[in-house]
Amino acid sequence: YRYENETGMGDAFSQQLPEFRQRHPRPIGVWTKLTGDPIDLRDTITMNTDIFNNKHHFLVGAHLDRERIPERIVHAKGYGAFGYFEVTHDVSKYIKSDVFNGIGKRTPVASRFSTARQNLGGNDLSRETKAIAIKLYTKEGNLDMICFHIPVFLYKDPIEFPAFVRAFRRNPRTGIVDNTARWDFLTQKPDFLHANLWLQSDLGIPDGYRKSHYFPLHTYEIYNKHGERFYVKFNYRAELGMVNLTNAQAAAIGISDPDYYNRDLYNAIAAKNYPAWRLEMDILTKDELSKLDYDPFDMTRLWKRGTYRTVPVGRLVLNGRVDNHFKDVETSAYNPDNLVPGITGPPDLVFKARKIFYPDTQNYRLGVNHANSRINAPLYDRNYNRDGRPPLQDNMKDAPNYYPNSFSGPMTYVDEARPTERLIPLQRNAFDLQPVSEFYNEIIESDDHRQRIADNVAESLVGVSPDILKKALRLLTLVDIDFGRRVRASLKAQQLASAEEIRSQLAQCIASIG
Ligand code: HEM
Repeated sequence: YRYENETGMGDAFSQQLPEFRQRHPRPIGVWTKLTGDPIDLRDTITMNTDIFNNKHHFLVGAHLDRERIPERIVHAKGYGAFGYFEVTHDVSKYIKSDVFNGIGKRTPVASRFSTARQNLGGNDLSRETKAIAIKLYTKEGNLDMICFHIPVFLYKDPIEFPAFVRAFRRNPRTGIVDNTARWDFLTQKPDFLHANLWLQSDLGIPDGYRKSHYFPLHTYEIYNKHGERFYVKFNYRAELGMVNLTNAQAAAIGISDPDYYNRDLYNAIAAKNYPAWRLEMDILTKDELSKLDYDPFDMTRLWKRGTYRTVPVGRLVLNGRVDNHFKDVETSAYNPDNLVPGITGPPDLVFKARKIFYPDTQNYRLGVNHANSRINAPLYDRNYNRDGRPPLQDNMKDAPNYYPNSFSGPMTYVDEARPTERLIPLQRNAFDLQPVSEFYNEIIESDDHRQRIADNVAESLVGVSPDILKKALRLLTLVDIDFGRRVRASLKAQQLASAEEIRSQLAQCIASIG
């Protein structure tokens, strides 16, 4: 995106500072210390001065020493945008939530896009899960929807989470991502294979955050104003469609611009080219649920085609850039358990675990009052909490701090439609290869694409220790004999190519010695 500014033409991302000066032709005020007293020009240099007498020097250094907070344990590299959600269809017969009722109603939204495995400063163009976390500031409280860009999840037993994160991250000795650990884990926990194959497909590297669909993945339990329950999967479908990059394109862009996704989003919004997604719901009734021959709460598989219907709900539009990355993105806290009346939430075990671990990590990362910082605070809240870190703005002033009380403190309400019973699905931990083989044989539409998946998988197997490699090839052959054969052939070709490259480098080296 080209963008007009005082220096001529350039992209909006790189013109942020000139743009600030355009808005503020004169300095925005006198520079002060945190304590408000003005900073003397003579205190901005220390050469040939008594530095122990320079309060400014110490305050500014002490602040820098403390300015890092822990990065998120997953999805650390991210980017934000603001916007709104607009209801486009009447879905009141399924869900009573205010945010989804009233065609034309707009609700303000904050969002954070992220890439799953990168640390802060990592490469956007890595082949892995991309995501969006959406915070809808509804009249009934914040509704957070946290989505992956692929429609299946990695596992159905939440206790796998820590081991998975470690196996796919860095080796504790070398500090480098270790394919042997990755495949060791995958072959012992083959649940993970399905989502991994989606990521090894053409969908694994979208062309930026704007050109991708997003899925909250869980099967949510929702209810209407009569208390009737439905089971739904939400889908955010990108109006720009799914557009992907090849490995070669991603590698070429990644070398010069590892922030490509972030830059693309910022520039698009600056150019008023607002990205938008259509929200739809795949729906099952309680009755239909009991007749299925598959587990609709198993997030490692798709719902079977023909077993559900899809209804449109609304449109998410992102039309605002963040003011300040740390305030609006780094200190944002999205929690899938931030739900509103009309949504009881997903009843599966992965969700139950998420209810605990998101606030737990956010209390550690941001402090116990994280939900009340400006980016996280709901439109309305009155509570009985007091004190804690980070300090609150007004700390509920002089209102009573205990409940119940006789002195006009906040009162409870009753949602008469809220179901009195909860569904408790019994989930099997057996591993089912059928969805994986369906992905390879039916969802993947061409042989060329199957070959690209096999090539990507083979690339991730280069250098894996022989015993683990043997197990991996056996597992891939169980998915499909053709798949196992393709990966084996591709691996051989890649090994030969790398041996050839080493031989040619050696030859060049010898020739240069003379
Ligand atoms: C047992 C299951 C899971 C556990 C224990 C877990 C844990 C976590 C933790 C600890 C964070 C860091 C949160 C923060 O520091 O603010 C996180 C972030 C995230 N998780 Fe999960 N997660 C799980 C499942 C999922 C699922 C099913 C999805 C997708 C539907 C998902 C998508 C994300 C995303 C997108 C973020 C980044 C949110 C942001 O932008 O702030 N996770 N997860």
